[in-house]
Amino acid sequence: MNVSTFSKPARVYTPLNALQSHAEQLQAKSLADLLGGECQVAKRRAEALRFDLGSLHLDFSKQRVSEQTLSLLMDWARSCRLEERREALFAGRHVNVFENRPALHMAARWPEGEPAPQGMEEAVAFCQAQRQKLAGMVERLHARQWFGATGQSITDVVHIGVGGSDLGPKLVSETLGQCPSQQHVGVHYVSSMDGAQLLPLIERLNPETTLLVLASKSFTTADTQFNVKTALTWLSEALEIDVPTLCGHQLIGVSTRADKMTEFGIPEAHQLEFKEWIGGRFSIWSPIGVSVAMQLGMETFDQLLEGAHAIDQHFLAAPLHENVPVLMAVIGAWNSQFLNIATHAVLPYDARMASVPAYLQQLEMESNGKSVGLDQKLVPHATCPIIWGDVGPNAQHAFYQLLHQGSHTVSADFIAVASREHGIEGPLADTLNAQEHLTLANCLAQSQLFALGDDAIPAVSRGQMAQGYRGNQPNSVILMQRLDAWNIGALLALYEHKVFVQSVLWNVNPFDQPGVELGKKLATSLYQQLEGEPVDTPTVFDPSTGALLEKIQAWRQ
Ligand SMILES: O=P(O)(O)OC[C@H]1O[C@H](O)[C@H](O)[C@@H](O)[C@@H]1O
Repeated sequence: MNVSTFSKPARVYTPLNALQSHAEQLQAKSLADLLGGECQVAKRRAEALRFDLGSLHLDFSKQRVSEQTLSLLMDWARSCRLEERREALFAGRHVNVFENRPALHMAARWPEGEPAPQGMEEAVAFCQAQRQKLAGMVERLHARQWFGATGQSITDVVHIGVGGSDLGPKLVSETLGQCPSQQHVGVHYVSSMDGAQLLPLIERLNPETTLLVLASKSFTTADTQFNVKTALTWLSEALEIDVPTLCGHQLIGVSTRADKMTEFGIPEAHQLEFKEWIGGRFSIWSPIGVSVAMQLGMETFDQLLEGAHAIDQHFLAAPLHENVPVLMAVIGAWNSQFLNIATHAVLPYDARMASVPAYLQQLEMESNGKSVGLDQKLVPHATCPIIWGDVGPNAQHAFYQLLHQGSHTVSADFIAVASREHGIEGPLADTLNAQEHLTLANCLAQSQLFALGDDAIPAVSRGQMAQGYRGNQPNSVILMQRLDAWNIGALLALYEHKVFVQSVLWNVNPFDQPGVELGKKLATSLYQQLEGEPVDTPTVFDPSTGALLEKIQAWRQ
């Protein structure tokens, strides 16, 4: 009898143990092995990993997953009671446990006339009433019936907000902004607390015809309050009109705090409200999207919501193994937790989507950048990876070298647009078409090279390479038929639900951001020192910060 058979404790089966052992086995296989050229098994695997959702196509076949991986990942998701937790989310249960409230951003995009899940009805009714109010404001602006304090009709909207109150609307404005619904309305975004984005606008815009939007869920964020104060000071000085009068004509407020908007002097008719159960980074669907609606029209804004709602329905109804946000989530968690890939690049192959990486940075990292679980215990493994990225074709000339031949393993999402409608004909259309083909070809080539490395290079050319391509960088390709409001709404909602599913797998709360708060408190004390004010809470001394403060004070004399 072999004694060691008895002395070695058998490993208990849990989905996590199984995934761990499976990851160890799979490390021996490269992506080239999995993709496997033209053999039937490889073809079937690739086919099983491709999905169509409306006019979005998602290809996960260049991820380091086999059929067995996916089946184990689904076991894991089920063992975390994913379906039950998804139901709780849509039923308005207090899934944001640390802040003791629901997370009902889906209510803001629920269509009129469609029965909402039990528990979400009241939220839907509230959101629809606000959407109607928003539509009325947009109509008034587009009819040139919104007048500034001097009686001139408004031509420009300056949207002032930061984080979730800026990134979403700015992204949609940039991606779809080439066709504003009204030529006479220009929309501009200001977020940075230093006033640097405001100054060029102050030089360029007409104070008589500029409308400010103060977008802030909490209505307390210093960045936004200071920018609004500067903008109102500009208007007041330029027009020689007092600030309270200007607030009555040239300021819209969007917040959860109607009381604070009123206190600030914003008339009720110019207030748009949303509720605490919509997190900042999930708020593009709420009246935070006001500037998008003002730039692109209510019809386009509604299409954005429709695209997102279609994903809600898919997320609710599709079986887990065909559920695209679930697949995005489990594959992402597999990469981060089991394959130890610490960073994830977002690479849009369309310059109009330049803000997508920044949007997803907030969405994913602020949501799941946590290491304390819902059980208040330390999570013993990696959670959200570092999300970063840039416009793919430009990034090819910057950081792709490291991705191809550096020493880090990185996962990536390539996002490309298959066709564009620019309404141009003749030779200009031909050259633009050629540019689009070039961009798509580059996207496919890079995705293939990331995955296969040297194996992507035809055998005849291989010997000529000075250095090999490492390959084995897992990546997904998300193809949009065209860049329109529906597709953008659907894309963002896919990532939102991906984030939720990952939070379930990692057992963290994706709907709070306690880590952000401390930095703000420390900055307040240092600000008081720079302003020469009495300091409420003295900062802890360290020689670096102390010396930097002195240097700044000396240089600002
Ligand atoms: O909309 P506000 O309340 O002004 O908040 C703006 C941003 O502020 C904070 O830094 C939070 O971390 C973000 O989640 C939020 O989106």
